[in-house]
Amino acid sequence: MLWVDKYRPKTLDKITVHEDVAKNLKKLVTEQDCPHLLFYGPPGSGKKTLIMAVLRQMFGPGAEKVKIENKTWKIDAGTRTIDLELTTLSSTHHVELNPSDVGFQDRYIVQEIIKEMARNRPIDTKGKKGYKDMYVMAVLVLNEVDKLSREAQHSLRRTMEKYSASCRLILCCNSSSKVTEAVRSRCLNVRINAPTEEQIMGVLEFIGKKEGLQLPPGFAARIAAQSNRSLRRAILLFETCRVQQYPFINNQVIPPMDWEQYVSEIASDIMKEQSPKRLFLVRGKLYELLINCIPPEIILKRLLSELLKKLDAELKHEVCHWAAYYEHRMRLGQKAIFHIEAFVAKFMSIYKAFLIATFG
Ligand SMILES: Nc1ncnc2c1ncn2[C@@H]1O[C@H](COP(=O)(O)OP(=O)(O)OP(=O)(O)O)[C@@H](O)[C@H]1O
Repeated sequence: MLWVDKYRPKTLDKITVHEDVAKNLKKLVTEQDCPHLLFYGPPGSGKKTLIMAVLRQMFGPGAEKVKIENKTWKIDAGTRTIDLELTTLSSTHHVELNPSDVGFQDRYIVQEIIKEMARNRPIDTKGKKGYKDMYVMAVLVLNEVDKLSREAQHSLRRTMEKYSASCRLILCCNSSSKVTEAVRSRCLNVRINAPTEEQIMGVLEFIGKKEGLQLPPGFAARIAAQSNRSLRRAILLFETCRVQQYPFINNQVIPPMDWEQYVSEIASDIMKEQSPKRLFLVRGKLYELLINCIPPEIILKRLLSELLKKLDAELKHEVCHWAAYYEHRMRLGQKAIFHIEAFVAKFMSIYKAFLIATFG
């Protein structure tokens, strides 16, 4: 098992990094009617860990016994029937899914699954259906709600209201600004900040101790500094270093992630030559990244930051503008590759025009 999974704290009591949030959540779940929750914060900050701990607090260890299912739904959309397929992760008490995976048909999934859960909601022995008894309540965890289409978010709001007596929603996303105000205002918003480098160092030292490793002075600090304040990234880097060389040495190189190196290469390719031939080569490399499940918006963001490092100050503003433009289009469209490639083509044209104007 990877360390990121092995050392994920399982209960709210064991959570150290977002201790105060965990404490408040525990109070909320045990003492009061838990509202719908919206967790938001940067990648690798610990949202999922907290959500899993909340579920465990609600339902006990049973919440961890999950099965993965590939479910299909037949949805009656007026004049036609739509077949939708999605992978869900479920225990007897909760269902977790990523509705944005079905693209623009995401709203049907949101409606259908909540209806289905409300219909099949468990009833306790006394026939109580109220939320007060947490154990008779079904919980639906929706990931990446910031990627849901507007229609899906509207439908989510309606469904949330209609079925709030029978099911609770836990929503998770990176950016709450991409979630409509109507959805946000119906949830308790829980911001999960990126952990500080000191907190990351604490987690790394804890893992090191558990694994019986000797860490050279400053080693955990160097990993934390390179982690971009992502706990997941820090733990993965730590494990990579362990595999590469142990005992650790003082100046051990902390390797960058493979995909990041690859994006950096793509940026160099773009800077060296701006031509249709080079664009074709870059397209192949972008496909390679997408095939390896690197999210397109992360590729675009990383590519932009690599290009900005190499770019003349004069062009930075314009390039950022176009990156934002294509990122927005990517959210509206279906095929991410078109939009990343369009950004590369735009960049090439801006940069080539700049070179010609400057050097003739
Ligand atoms: N409080 C914590 N204490 C120790 N380790 C933690 C804590 N929270 C998270 N981690 C570690 O960090 C890793 C990443 O956390 P998690 O998956 O919860 O992040 P996330 O915010 O959901 O990320 P993403 O948005 O990318 O899915 C976990 O696998 C776990 O090992």
